[in-house]
Amino acid sequence: MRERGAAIDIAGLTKSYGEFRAVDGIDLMIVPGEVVALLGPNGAGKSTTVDMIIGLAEPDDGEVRVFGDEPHAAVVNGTIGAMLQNGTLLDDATVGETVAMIASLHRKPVTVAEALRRAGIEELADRRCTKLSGDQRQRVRFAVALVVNPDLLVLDEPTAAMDVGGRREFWASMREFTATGRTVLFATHYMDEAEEFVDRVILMRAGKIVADGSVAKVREMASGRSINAVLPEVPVERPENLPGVIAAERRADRIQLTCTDSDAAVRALLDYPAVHDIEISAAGLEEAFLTLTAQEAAR
Ligand SMILES: Nc1ncnc2c1ncn2[C@@H]1O[C@H](COP(=O)(O)OP(=O)(O)OP(=O)(O)O)[C@@H](O)[C@H]1O
Repeated sequence: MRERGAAIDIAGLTKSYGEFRAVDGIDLMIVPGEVVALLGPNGAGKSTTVDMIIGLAEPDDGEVRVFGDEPHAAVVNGTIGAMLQNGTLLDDATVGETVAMIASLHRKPVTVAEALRRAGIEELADRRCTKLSGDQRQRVRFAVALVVNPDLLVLDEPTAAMDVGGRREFWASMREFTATGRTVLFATHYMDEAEEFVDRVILMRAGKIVADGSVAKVREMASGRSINAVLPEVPVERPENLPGVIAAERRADRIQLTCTDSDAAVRALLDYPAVHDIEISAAGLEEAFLTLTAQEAAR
């Protein structure tokens, strides 16, 4: 059943390039007012997911709704403002003309001056797009996304071309936008951006969502261990309530537990005589997190 009033509602979303499944059956609901980071290493499927949310790519399977609409309709009616990593700008136009042109295509835009102010680039209004630095081009893309006055802002690696100062200013502008209760989803490689800014982190790896929650919860899941065991008579009522366990999944006779304290969880499991074939492994998330942390350190 579709959730009424969801800002983004995604069910079974799948997209392959040839044989390669870039997005592999994602379900996701984001409510109005949430600020969410889509985090993951290179190739995790973040951009492909974002492209399907903003109607730039067609899913092979599954559905996306944005405030109840198809993505394309949501873009056309100005519900979505999107900022793409490499969105092209019109080289012959000035920044002001570029933003004005996008505004003219929408029904409820803010003024060009207001969009430039919010993006922190008022002084660039008369500059030709060919004369912009990488950092400035990103901010113009941000102004283009803001001028449509969207309820949902979707950003793919918004700060990729920015230096430290540029990133700080960018997030300050963004805080102003979210303070008005609007919804933001942005893809990033950078843990620290997620940490400072968001209510919720969705961690993707290999086309799947592997963790979803507050930054603290996702960190905890990433550093934990998982337990896989056979429990034929399913005697554990709610395995996620076992000590040291934060999430549980059951498939036929097997249970998979994500743990913050695997020792405590194993001790509790051994109270159940039917349990056998207990395996403990480093949680799969660890690798994804290590990759992200390494990228952070390399910046
Ligand atoms: N047009 C395409 N044709 C073939 N493969 C593609 C195409 N676009 C993306 N892919 C592949 O799909 C996978 C997911 O890519 P995607 O860009 O969605 O990941 P990502 O998480 O955004 O990564 P990045 O952070 O590097 O942008 C990658 O392995 C990528 O090489």
